Amino acid sequence: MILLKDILYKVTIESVVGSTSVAINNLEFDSRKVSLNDVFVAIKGTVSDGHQFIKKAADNGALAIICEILPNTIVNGITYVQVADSHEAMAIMAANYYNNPSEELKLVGITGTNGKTTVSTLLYQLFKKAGMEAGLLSTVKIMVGNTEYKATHTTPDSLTINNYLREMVDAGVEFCFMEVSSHGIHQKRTEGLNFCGGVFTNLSHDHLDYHKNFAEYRDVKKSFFDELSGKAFALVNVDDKNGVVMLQNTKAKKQTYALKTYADFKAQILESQFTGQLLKIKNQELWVKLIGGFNAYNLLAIFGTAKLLGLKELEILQIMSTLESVDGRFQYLISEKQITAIVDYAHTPDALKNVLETINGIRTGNEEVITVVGCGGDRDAQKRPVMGNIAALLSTKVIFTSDNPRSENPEKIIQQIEAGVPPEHYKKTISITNRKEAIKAACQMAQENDIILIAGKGHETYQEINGERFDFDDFKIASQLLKILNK
Ligand SMILES: CC(=O)N[C@H]1[C@@H](OP(=O)(O)OP(=O)(O)OC[C@H]2O[C@@H](n3ccc(=O)[nH]c3=O)[C@H](O)[C@@H]2O)O[C@H](CO)[C@@H](O)[C@@H]1O[C@H](C)C(=O)N[C@@H](C)C(=O)N[C@H](CCC(=O)O)C(=O)O
Ligand SMILES: Nc1ncnc2c1ncn2[C@@H]1O[C@H](COP(=O)(O)OP(=O)(O)OP(=O)(O)O)[C@@H](O)[C@H]1O
Ligand SMILES: N[C@H](CCC[C@H](N)C(=O)O)C(=O)O
Ligand SMILES: [Mg+2]
Repeated sequence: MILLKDILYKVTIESVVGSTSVAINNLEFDSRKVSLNDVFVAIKGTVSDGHQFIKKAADNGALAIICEILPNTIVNGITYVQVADSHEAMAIMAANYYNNPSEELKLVGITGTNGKTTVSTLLYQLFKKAGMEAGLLSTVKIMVGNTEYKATHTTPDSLTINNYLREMVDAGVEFCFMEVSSHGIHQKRTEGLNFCGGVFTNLSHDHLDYHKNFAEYRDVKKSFFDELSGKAFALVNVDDKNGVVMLQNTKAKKQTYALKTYADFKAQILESQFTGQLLKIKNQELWVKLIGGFNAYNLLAIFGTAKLLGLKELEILQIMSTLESVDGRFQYLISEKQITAIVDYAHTPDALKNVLETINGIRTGNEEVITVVGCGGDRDAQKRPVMGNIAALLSTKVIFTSDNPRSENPEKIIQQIEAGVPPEHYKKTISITNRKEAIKAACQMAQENDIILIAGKGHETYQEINGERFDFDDFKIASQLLKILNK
C-alpha cells in the first residue's frame, strides 16, 4: 500500500486541502489515463494546461490532485496538494513511487547537441561485453538487460524513466546509460534522479524554436551539471568552448576529455579510412570500426566514462576496438557497382558538417558526393538555411527533400533550406519533395565509386506527414533501389 504522503516526500508543497494519509493507486499526468484512486498531476504544457483537466481527472476517479493553482471547485473526498512546480513535483513523486531506483544502480546521463545516442549505446554495449548487466534509455530504443522496448522520446517523462529504472534494478542491472535531452532537463523529466556521472559531448545550433536563444539552451544543459552531487563525476569535452561552462558550478568531480587541448583523457587520430580509424589513447594504439573525428570524441567519452566507473584501461580499449556503429549513424553499404550509400542521423548543422567533412576526408579521387537532405517540420526553422548552405558547400550534388514535415507544408520547408544556398552553387542543387523519389534520383545519378549521403532520419522507420506516420526506412529504400537499378 502506497500512501500519498509517502510519495510527497521532498516535494515543495505550498498548501494542502484534505488528507495526505490516503492509499493511492497509480500516478498519472494525463487525465485520460486516470482511473479509480489515482493521483493526477496537472502540468502546464506547451500546447495545453493540465489544470484544465482537473475536473476530468476527478470524474475518472482521481483521489488526489497535484497542481500549481487550486481549482475553484473543491470536491469533497479528493485531496488537493498545491505545489510550487508541477513538473518538479511529478518527477520527485515518480522517483518516490518507484522507490528511488536510481539509487540502486549506477546511472550515467549523457547530454549535448550531438552524440548522445552514440555515446550511451556504445557504453551499453561496452559494459555488456565486459560482463556487466546494463540498461539503456536512448532515442533509438530502451534496453533492460537484453529486453528491448520501443522509445518514444530521447528522454522519456519522469514516470516512464523511473518505471524502467525500477524494472532494471529488479532485473539485476548495475549500470544504466541514459540520454538527457535539453527538453528533458527543461521539463524536469530527470529531476530527483541520482546520477553517478554526467557526460557532455558538445553544444551547437538546435532547438532554437523551443529555447528562447542559444544562451538559454546552453544554461539548460548546464543546469544538469549544476545538480550533480559531490559524489558524481562530470566528464566534459573541453575542445568545445562550452565544456568548461558546464563545469562552472558543479559539485561533481571535474573530468575532461579532448583531442586538441590539455585534458584528463586525450586521444590522437593516427589514420582514417572508410572502414575505421587508428586511434592512440594512453599510449595504446587501437583500430576502431567507427569513423570520423566526431566518433573519436565519442569513443574518448566512452573510454573516460568506463574508466571513471572502474573498468580496467586495457579491457576498455580491447572492447572498444570491437564496437560497431549505432543504427542509422554512418550506416553504409557498398553496391555491386561500387556506389557507397551512407545513412546518417545528421539533423543539425554541426552533424551535417561533420559527416560531410568525414566523407570528403576519406574520398580518394574525383567521386561525386550526392547529398539527400531535408529538415523536420514543427522544429527549429533557423537551422534550415544553415543546413542548406552546408550541404551545398560540402557536396558535389544536392537533392533537397522532406524529412518529417509533421504539420508543416514540405515545399515551404524546402524553400527555407534553399535560401541558404550561395548563388554560385545553385546549379548543383535540385529539390524533390517526395523523399523516396529523391533517394531514387540520387541512386540514378550515382556512377561507380560515387558516394550518396542520405541525412536526417538515420534509424527512423517512419515518415511523419500531416500528423500521420508512414513506413519509411532510408537504408532499406536505398539498398532496394540500388539493386533494382542494377547499380
Ligand atoms: C514540446 C514537448 O516537449 N512536448 C512534451 C510535453 O508535452 P506538452 O507540454 O506539449 O503537453 P500538452 O499537450 O501541452 O499537455 C499538458 C498537460 O496536459 C495533459 N493533458 C492533455 C490533454 C488531456 O486531455 N488531458 C491531460 O491531462 C498532458 O498529459 C500534459 O501533462 O510533455 C509530454 C509528456 O512528457 C511529451 O510527450 C511531449 O513531447 C512531445 C510529444 C515531443 O514531440 N517532444 C519532443 C520535442 C521532445 O521532447 N524531444 C526531445 C529530444 C530532442 C532532441 O534532443 O533532439 C526528447 O527528449 O525526446
Ligand atoms: N560527437 C559528435 N559531434 C558532432 N556530431 C556528432 C557526434 N556524434 C554524432 N554526431 C552526428 O550527429 C548525428 C546524431 O548522432 P546521435 O544520434 O548520437 O546524437 P544525439 O545527440 O543522440 O541526437 P538526438 O538529439 O536526436 O537524440 C550522427 O548521425 C552524426 O552525424
Ligand atoms: N530529437 C530530434 C530528432 C529530429 C530528427 C529529424 N528526423 C526530424 O524529424 O526533425 C527532434 O525531435 O527534434
Ligand atoms: Mg539521441
